Amino acid sequence: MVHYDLAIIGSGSGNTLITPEWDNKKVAIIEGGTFGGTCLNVGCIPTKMLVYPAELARAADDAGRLGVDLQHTGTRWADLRDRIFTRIDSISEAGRAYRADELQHVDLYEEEARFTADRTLVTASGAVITADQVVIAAGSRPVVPGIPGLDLPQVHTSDTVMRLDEQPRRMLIIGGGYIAAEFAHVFSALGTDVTLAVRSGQLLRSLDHTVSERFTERAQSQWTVLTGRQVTRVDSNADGSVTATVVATDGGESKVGADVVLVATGRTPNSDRVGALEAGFDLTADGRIAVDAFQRVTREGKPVPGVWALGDISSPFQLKHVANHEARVVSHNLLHPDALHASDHRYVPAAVFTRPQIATVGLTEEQALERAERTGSRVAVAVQQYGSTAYGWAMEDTTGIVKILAEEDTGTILGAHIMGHEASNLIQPLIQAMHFGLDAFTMARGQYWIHPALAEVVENALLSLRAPST
Ligand SMILES: Cc1cc2nc3c(=O)[nH]c(=O)nc-3n(C[C@H](O)[C@H](O)[C@H](O)COP(=O)(O)OP(=O)(O)OC[C@H]3O[C@@H](n4cnc5c(N)ncnc54)[C@H](O)[C@@H]3O)c2cc1C
Ligand SMILES: NC(=O)c1ccc[n+]([C@@H]2O[C@H](COP(=O)([O-])OP(=O)(O)OC[C@H]3O[C@@H](n4cnc5c(N)ncnc54)[C@H](O)[C@@H]3O)[C@@H](O)[C@H]2O)c1
Repeated sequence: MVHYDLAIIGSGSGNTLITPEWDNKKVAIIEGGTFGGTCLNVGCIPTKMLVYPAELARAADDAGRLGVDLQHTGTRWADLRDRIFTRIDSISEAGRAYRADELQHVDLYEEEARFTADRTLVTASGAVITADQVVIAAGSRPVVPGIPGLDLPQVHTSDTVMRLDEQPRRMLIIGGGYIAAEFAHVFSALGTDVTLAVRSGQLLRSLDHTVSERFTERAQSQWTVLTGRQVTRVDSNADGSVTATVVATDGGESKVGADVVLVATGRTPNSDRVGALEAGFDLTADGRIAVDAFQRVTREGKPVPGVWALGDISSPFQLKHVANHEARVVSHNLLHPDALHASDHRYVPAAVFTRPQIATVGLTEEQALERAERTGSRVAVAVQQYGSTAYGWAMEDTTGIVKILAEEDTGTILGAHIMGHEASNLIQPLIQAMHFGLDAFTMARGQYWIHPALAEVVENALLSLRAPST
């Protein structure tokens, strides 16, 4: 048995907890998978390193109507893939080596660990680790539904699809969420024939209805989108391809051929992999480890002394910037038990790097209307087309929108939803306004907006929320 001041399960966001304040203490970091976790190895970073070249390939589609003829003549998949993973794998390996070899006060355990008591862990090989404080940062993993054939080698999740030996000619994607939308864009732009099978009538259903509806239309114009369909089995063919059986809501059955199937049906927290239930920690209805506002793990609603959790294993938001925020909170709280910080989940933004790009923060229109009913207030809604601004004319944009929801009397911004070019950057001033309490009227009129930048579409949306009469 080895005792530590701090033990961390998971080397994704958990790795950032090893700050200089721990230099004279003993720290264990336990990683049962690839060092660096999801975002670095199989998540945000490699996907966005694929999205950027996909955007370049798609530029050929958009340029023609502006009078510039470009052609995407081919994709060198192996070069694309190797550029991304040569870089990522070396970052992961350097991080691993730093923890394993260079830091004298840190021990890296490269195996899984489970709780046997509140601050006691046992690793897969039987090593027993005790610690004054334990942080659970063990993340989440893809869910693969129990559909016959999803264990075939042609079937992938986001964990494996980016490292394919060859770019598939045809890809079937099951699911209509973030991962489906991003990979549909990437593979289609690079030249793969993409089909999505989605159970409901819409893609990205969790987003504001205007964005979800308009995005679904755009998706249908770019990819084959089978809405109201459920994949019921996948069979292997003699030529190495697969055939999926797809059943419509009305019972009609059809077949979809593909070289690769991507399952993008959500991610489940790794609570089971750390033995959270057996340890008696509270779990949420969707299987996350329950934490209080200070990221302390609870048992029957009360904090378990010295046990913390952060990121996908405990957060309702499976987003890296949220995991990073919670890691900063835990980092502070570990060292300042008498002055704890709470996590701030009021205005959590997200972006979907699909085509067109989407960004969102705050309430959807439905949620804002519910809130208005509760509080006796009124909601002002502005929907501004990119095409109504000078930069939108330059781009000849016909689909980009900025939608802003605000309280009618006060201008308090309740939510913002953007679909179009650089949505993830365009939304940042609105996130800032929400966090710092800047109302829509002051935000619109109290500063310069660069002309003729695309940000004018945000300015115009804010202006159309109506100003106070003074
Ligand atoms: C394809 C994809 C794209 C994404 N894109 C974005 C994006 O653009 N923007 C964004 O904000 N978010 C994105 N995300 C989400 C983001 O990657 C996650 O929210 C984030 O990485 C979670 O970090 P974490 O530290 O909680 O967990 P992780 O980074 O997953 O780290 C957990 C680690 O714990 C290890 N582990 C698990 N159980 C054990 C155990 N029992 N013992 C030891 N080790 C264990 C795992 O091997 C893993 O390495 C994406 C996710 C995916 C899958
Ligand atoms: N840009 C980003 O920030 C980004 C990118 C990728 C992933 N992520 C994170 O990772 C999470 C997981 O992504 P995801 O796309 O897998 O999940 P998701 O929750 O966004 O979407 C899951 C989709 O699968 C469908 N589905 C669920 N079960 C199904 C079944 N049995 N059969 C058919 N369809 C089914 C759902 O209806 C939904 O359309 C996201 O929620 C997000 O938090 C973030």
